[in-house]
Amino acid sequence: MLTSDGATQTDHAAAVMDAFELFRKLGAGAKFDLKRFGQDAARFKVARSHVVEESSNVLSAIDYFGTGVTSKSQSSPVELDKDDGGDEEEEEEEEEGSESGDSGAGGKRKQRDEDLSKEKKRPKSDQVEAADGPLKDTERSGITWTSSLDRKIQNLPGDGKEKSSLKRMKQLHQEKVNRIRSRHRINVHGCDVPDPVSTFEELQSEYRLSPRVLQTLKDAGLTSPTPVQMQAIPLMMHGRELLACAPTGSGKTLAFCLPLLAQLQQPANLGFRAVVISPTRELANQIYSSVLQTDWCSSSSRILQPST
Ligand SMILES: Nc1ncnc2c1ncn2[C@@H]1O[C@H](COP(=O)(O)OP(=O)(O)OP(=O)(O)O)[C@@H](O)[C@H]1O
Repeated sequence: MLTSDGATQTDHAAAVMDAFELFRKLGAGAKFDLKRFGQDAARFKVARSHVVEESSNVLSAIDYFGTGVTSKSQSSPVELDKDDGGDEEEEEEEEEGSESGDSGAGGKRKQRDEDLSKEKKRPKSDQVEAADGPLKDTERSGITWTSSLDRKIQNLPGDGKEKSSLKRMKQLHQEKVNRIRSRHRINVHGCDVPDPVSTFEELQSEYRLSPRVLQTLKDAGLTSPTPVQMQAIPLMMHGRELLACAPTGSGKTLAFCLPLLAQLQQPANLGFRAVVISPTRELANQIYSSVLQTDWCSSSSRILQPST
């Protein structure tokens, strides 16, 4: 860097390039009013079309088939404001199998959106499989698609009319779910979060929770789930990973113990089948007494202490 002027200039140019690149990346999620700030967008290369044009120039200069004809002369002009288009435009592009969405920051975002919507669409055929073997689906996509209403819509053989009325139903259902969540101050982050349950009985109808477990809950005086249980239990019944945060005494222990014990079903002489790790002995004791409260498998629960 200090050896010659040429090297210093090169470094300076590289630093300026880096700054431009950094700015472009930082602005990746932002939406610019390209009509109003067109000049600025062009200067900082945030306009996707510019990047697309650049890369397509490079690619189009290649004579892939050795015919002497490059695709440069054939390529159609790139639209400037694709990102500003509405959902319909995006859907159309998806149907056409767009090839232009893979360059530039906006392109990456769009590509991600497309991937996501394709992922969502894929279970249309996988839903039946999901009902038969949810683990296989999880292994493949990392997510088990959970919404039962989605499954109904996707499996429906009927015409577009029926599907659109079901879509409307789904929308109403989502509004209802949102109301429940906001009433109980449940905030969720993540993909395809299953609906919260308002009663323990719903766990029986939706997740085939054993009637014996329900009876045990009733006997223990637990009549309805607490907010953290309303959302955490369905998630865990789907075998999803969960990070829950709720005030002390809000029923977090049962929120993870119930699905865990429900999945174990009944005591079996198979060694350790589930491990709950807690940071303190006191908390381990608290969890243990909660498990004892749900006494359908208390006899097989143990507290293990680390050897020091
Ligand atoms: N659905 C419910 N209805 C009524 N009581 C409940 C319900 N769920 C749990 N409880 C009771 O609430 C009390 C506190 O629950 P719990 O210890 O699970 O809270 P926690 O959120 O885990 O607390 P901490 O943050 O201190 O660990 C327990 O006595 C438990 O039996």
